[in-house]
Amino acid sequence: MEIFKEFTFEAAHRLPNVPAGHKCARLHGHSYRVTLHVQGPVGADSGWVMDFADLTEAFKPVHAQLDHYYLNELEGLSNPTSENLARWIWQRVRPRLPLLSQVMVRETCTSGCIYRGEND
Ligand SMILES: Nc1nc2c(c(=O)[nH]1)N=C([C@H](O)[C@H](O)COP(=O)(O)OP(=O)(O)OP(=O)(O)O)CN2
Ligand SMILES: [Zn+2]
Repeated sequence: MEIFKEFTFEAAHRLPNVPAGHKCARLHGHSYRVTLHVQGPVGADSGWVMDFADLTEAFKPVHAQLDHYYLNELEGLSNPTSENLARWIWQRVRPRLPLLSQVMVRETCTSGCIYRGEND
């Protein structure tokens, strides 16, 4: 079974590699939403895959690196597209959360990205 937990953070970014004149080359910000999914068996006794609080704990240090920062200045995020951000989050959360199955990043209400690991 798969469970998920959603987090939010505020951050600024610009996209350095977009074509000339693209609006996203300008500095702007988003209320990002990140949803972490984990997949695994439901414990016979616990009745859950894992405690939602364990997802919160796993994301906490990553959230602290992102919230109210200028993403372009973070190591490994010089081009902070949703795609690169989802991969960046996966690489940092997965070691702490081996059952991680999907990272969804939403920049706006209507746009975002889903990453399911190295073969994605
Ligand atoms: N594949 C991607 N395309 C775009 C990304 C991205 O990360 N991956 N990022 C952006 C910008 O960051 C932009 O701020 C968000 O894009 P967009 O959905 O175009 O934002 P709007 O709210 O302005 O969209 P409208 O629905 O047209 O109002 C751009 N593209
Ligand atoms: Zn943007």
